Amino acid sequence: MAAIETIGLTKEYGELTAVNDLALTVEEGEVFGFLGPNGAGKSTTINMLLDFTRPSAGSATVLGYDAQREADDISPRVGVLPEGFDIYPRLSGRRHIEFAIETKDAADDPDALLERVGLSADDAVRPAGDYSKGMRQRLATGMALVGDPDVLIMDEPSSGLDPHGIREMQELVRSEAEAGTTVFFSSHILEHVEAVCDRIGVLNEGELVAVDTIEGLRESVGGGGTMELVLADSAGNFRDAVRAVDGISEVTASGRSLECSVTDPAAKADAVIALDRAGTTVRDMRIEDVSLESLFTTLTNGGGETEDRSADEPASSVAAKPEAAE
Ligand SMILES: Nc1ncnc2c1ncn2[C@@H]1O[C@H](COP(=O)(O)OP(=O)(O)OP(=O)(O)O)[C@@H](O)[C@H]1O
Repeated sequence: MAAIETIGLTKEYGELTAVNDLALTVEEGEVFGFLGPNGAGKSTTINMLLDFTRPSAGSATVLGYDAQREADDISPRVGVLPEGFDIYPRLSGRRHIEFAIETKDAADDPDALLERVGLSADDAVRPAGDYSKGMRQRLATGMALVGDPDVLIMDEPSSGLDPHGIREMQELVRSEAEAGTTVFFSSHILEHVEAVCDRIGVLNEGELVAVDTIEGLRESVGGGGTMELVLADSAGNFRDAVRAVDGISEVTASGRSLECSVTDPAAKADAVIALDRAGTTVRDMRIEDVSLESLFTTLTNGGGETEDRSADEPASSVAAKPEAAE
């Protein structure tokens, strides 16, 4: 059974289609990154999964329950870190956690949860209205963990956190996943998604433009980036040997250095072998994978590339091709 499944899920606000015909499957135990620029429709999707918003068309299930008709069966088994979590300013952090425990009729130890999300005993007794943005985010995370949920839905979980806090958040997500929790993690920040997610889905203007692993997406948008090889000999003599390798598209030589554009990651090793056969030695190499930044831009740029998506296109492939985004 899939932890989350949407079929033709659509939300229209008047003329605006916030989410369009979304077909998404998140497997149990998976950390799934839901990535997209501002306004892509991530929060709207999450709101439909939690029955905070009703779809205009289509349906969704969470843990096999219909998100609209069986929402009451879903909520006890799901932890939610909402975007822009509202605190009760006068209540302490500990009281917030206690409140969440009472609401869920759970048996958690509030202090253990506070410690888990990095709020000290001193912080726990302070009014949450005095908390920094990052501390509020930690508190909201602690509340989401109440009742040991089977599915954790996190809308922009790194919002307001400093780099240390982001790392802790990522560790928390991974350890939840190792304990069997499915994590659905929305973000518009690529690095945060890359660090923790097994797979990502990229949403652009309400449409799913890709679902894959980060590596799979990199390959789909045209390969492996660049590679610089420093040779024992003058590089100009060996340029042709590298250019002949499948998966190397461009080669420039300068002094003892060859700069190669790599379209197939497997070509890197082949290039080194080709140079060895041609009679020189590779003294050093530097590889730069295609950056996540450019990957994201390629997939979301302008959104025009998504117009031709047919409704029944499988969601396991990249719909946006790099040339379409140029
Ligand atoms: N209640 C609403 N009424 C009208 N339009 C809405 C409503 N909620 C969302 N929208 C619109 O739907 C689109 C998708 O918004 P959504 O908040 O889902 O995006 P998002 O991907 O979560 O963005 P962000 O990363 O900025 O949080 C946006 O154009 C937004 O303005």
